[in-house]
Amino acid sequence: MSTSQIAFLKGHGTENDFVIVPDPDNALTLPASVVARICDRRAGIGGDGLLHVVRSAAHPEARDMAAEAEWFMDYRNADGSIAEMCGNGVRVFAHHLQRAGMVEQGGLAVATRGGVKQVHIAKDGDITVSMGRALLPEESGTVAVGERSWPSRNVNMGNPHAVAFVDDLAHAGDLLSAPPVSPATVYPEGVNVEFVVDRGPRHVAMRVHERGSGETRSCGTGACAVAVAAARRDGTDPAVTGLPVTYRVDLPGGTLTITEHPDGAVDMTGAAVIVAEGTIDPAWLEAARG
Ligand SMILES: N[C@@H](CCC[C@H](N)C(=O)O)C(=O)O
Repeated sequence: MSTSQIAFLKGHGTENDFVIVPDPDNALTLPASVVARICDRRAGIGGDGLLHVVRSAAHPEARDMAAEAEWFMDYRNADGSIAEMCGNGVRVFAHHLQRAGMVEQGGLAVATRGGVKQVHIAKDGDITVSMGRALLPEESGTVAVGERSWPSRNVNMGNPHAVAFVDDLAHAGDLLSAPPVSPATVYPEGVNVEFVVDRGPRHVAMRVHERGSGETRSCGTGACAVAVAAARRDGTDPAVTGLPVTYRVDLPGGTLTITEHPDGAVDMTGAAVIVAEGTIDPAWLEAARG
């Protein structure tokens, strides 16, 4: 495909921001170096990640999901690395498709590397994603920042998370680099790290350092991991009580509502916003390709 007409959009979900690149036929080559350049906040468009919007049938990693979900979210972190899932991204992805008239009103299924996710778009614009079940491997760990360290809970929402309950979110420091999690062998592919404080009954606040992106203002899978960990800590695990439990999770960029059901299914609800649309300058893109 010629690089002369590459459209993009910019959007965010609770201020976790993304460059959206519609490419239905999977005609674009987007190596990690080019994605990192596009996500660069000074030299590029800027974003915590990139949502490559491809028809499932056109992508080798999604072809076997094409019967269930027409569209595949080929998600990339800001450094160009590939991740299995992005909770905020999938809401923005669905909002873009609906806004562009590519899908019916109301709902759709989206293929991701973490499986097919059902998305429901309410009339008020809020979007609920059925995120699937969390996996809670037995291994726990320790998260450290400077002299302080905390026990962490290993929660997998399709992608890996280490959740640490702390007394004060400021103790996470500036989060300019990834906080070490030990033993590192628990997370051979790296990990997203959440720091959590209590705000009230079934109400928490968190900060996150994302694998491949640094500190972000929100993380949807991270908020789900936090709610699941909080439910085990609080004795509200729905598999034990037989009752669904809902946590309000405040993040620097907004609030997400997370409900876990007795069968383990986790629903995430929040907003999605498209901010701008444009075209990538072809000369700039050629230079970025090196
Ligand atoms: N911000 C996302 C998570 C994106 C992927 C993550 N950085 C990883 O590498 O697993 C979300 O909203 O879930």
